[in-house]
Amino acid sequence: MSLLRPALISRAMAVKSLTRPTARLAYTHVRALATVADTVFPANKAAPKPAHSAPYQFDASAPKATPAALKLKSGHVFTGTSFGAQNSSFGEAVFTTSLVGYPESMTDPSYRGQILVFTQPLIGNYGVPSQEKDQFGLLKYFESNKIQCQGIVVNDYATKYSHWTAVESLGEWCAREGIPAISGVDTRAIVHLLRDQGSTLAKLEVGEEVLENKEVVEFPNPNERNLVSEASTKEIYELNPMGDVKIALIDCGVKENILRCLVARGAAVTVFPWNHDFNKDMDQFDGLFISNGPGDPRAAMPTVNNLATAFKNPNPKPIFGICMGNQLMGMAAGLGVYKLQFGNRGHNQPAINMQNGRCSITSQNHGYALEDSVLTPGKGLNGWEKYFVNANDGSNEGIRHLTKPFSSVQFHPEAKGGPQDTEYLFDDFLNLARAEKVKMSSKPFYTTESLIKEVPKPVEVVA
Ligand SMILES: NC(=O)CC[C@H](N)C(=O)O
Repeated sequence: MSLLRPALISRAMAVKSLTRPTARLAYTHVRALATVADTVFPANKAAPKPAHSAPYQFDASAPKATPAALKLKSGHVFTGTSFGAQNSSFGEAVFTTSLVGYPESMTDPSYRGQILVFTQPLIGNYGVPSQEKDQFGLLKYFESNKIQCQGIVVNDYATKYSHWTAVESLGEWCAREGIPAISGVDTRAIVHLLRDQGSTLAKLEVGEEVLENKEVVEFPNPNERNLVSEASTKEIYELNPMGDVKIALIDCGVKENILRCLVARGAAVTVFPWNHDFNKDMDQFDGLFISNGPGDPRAAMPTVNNLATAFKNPNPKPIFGICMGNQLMGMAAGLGVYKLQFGNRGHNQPAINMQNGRCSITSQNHGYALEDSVLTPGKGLNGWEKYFVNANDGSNEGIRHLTKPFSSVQFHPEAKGGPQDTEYLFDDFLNLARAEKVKMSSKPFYTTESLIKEVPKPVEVVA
């Protein structure tokens, strides 16, 4: 249902936006290019006809924009105009059905290595906000301090923008950060291709020569790099140190709003690099959090091994994971992981809680999923059971342990911008961590010696 609905909305909006005068102007040049080029790309079947052919007239007075082309490894070429950086880039072409939140999506480290195709046809209309920070020192409007995706593909770039937080246009931001952007392409046709053949390697080319330059010999695969290591912090740092409950967070490419969801609820958060062995530090913390992150989870085996050790701890601390965190926890629990045909990316993915049958609409951004078929009801694996399941495709949306305080979800409860329906999971996790703290402080585990060490030294008074 949720896949269908945005498709219908998008189509209606596309028709609307195409009839606007600004859209017509933006398209004139594009359509002229498209006649030359909806084209041949070698080693290739013929490119598909666009799903629609709009009646655009070539307007010789239209301003001439730099041509751009999205070239898929399968051989399909989509031509349009550039509105970002004047350089080309490579990545895995993926699509998102989110209607809003392009600044957040583009700065989400989980999109690292990917060329992002928006199904929402009109993009850029509210510009790009500032790097303003909140009271915790976290970016208010972005999920990290730079654009993380390799490029963006939109149907209709809004050349005029308006919003009270906007400081620049989407095109200016992309140009400043060296990220190519293409508009005027039939994103519905691209999405059809990506759904049929799966997320595909691609090149986003910019420049006058893109139409002659038909051959792309190499398509580097970002998933062959260790994207988690690229996105993770190199230094350990602390947020809200006076918080009442201490959380160790393993940063696989953490989003600002995950950190905010923890510290705003009173947690003191220490952020560690992805491969840090937290097992040796866990007596200083009340809970462990495993973040989201880009690329193939199999690149983060050190984290999986550290988690497998943590699961064996006879006095386990609460552990919660999001997205990449879910995949890594599942792998540590003994589950397999596989690449989805085209992934789930958008703000409208239905996830069913297997405990109470309730369905929440969630934000998602992943290309991999846990293979959870062994987690049949009443017969889990090593005490693990399914927590959430995707109502569209049945893929795994989370796991939880039956007796230990471990759980994780594939969707994003911290979603920005929304929906916020599952943010309560942060409360659940921190409640467990607080309960753990109370339990530990009432446990007579210390020796007299350790008590003595804790007595502060008398202050020397200098006469
Ligand atoms: N948002 C995430 O953490 C994404 C996880 C992983 N990179 C995937 O694509 O499946």
